[in-house]
Amino acid sequence: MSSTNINIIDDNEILSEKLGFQLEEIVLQLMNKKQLITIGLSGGSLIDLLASNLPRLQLPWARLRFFFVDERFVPFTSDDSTYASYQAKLFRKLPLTEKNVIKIDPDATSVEQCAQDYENKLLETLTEDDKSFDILLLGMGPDGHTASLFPDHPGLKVDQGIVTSIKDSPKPPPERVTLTLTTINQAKYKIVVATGESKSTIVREVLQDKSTKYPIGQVKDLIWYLDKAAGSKL
Ligand SMILES: O=C(O)[C@H](O)[C@@H](O)[C@H](O)[C@H](O)COP(=O)(O)O
Repeated sequence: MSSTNINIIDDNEILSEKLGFQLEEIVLQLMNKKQLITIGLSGGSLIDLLASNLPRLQLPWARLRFFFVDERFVPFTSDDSTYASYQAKLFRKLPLTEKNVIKIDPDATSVEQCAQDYENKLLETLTEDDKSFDILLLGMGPDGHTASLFPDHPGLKVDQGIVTSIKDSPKPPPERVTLTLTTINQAKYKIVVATGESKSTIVREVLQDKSTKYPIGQVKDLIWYLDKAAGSKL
């Protein structure tokens, strides 16, 4: 991996600013080529990092379609809902309407049905000429998971469809829907943000030793954003 794809930034405010600029740059580039731009979001610490900077950016909001790289199968009233966190912390500060955000149906009868419904909604944003998502913003857990793809979990191997579901996530809540690894790899731009010392060993194993043992190590052509602690073992 070329070192230009690894950004280590000490201050969280600056990290959030740089991440915003990177997003802006990619969106402006894509705007010349296509009408709608799809942006997949992850939960966890990424939410606050995006919330502090995105509202300041001049983006073609009406042309953006935000969706979730993974989502917990819980009601939108739950503190565990990634959509609800984004709604409370970010979306309400942006000039968005219903059609800008593609979300799961939390009232689906099962997590499998929820995944199918979510896949159908996502497929509507893809076209015959363009079958890949544009930008995915990923997180990484201290166990090397990304999206809801966990190490040694069968969900990691699912290769059919663009979305899959799991019922036994090692990180609660247990029921989740997630893009498959293949879908993630097909996206045009993949950005991962990892902060904190607990990520540093796996960051080193993946970036320095080129380990593919962890889900995050199986995502190709990643653009990395690390804070000093996460990058401390490089
Ligand atoms: O549903 C989730 O839990 C998230 O989508 C998850 O995949 C997250 O991105 C990582 O666990 C990193 O989270 P942190 O950045 O908070 O460590």
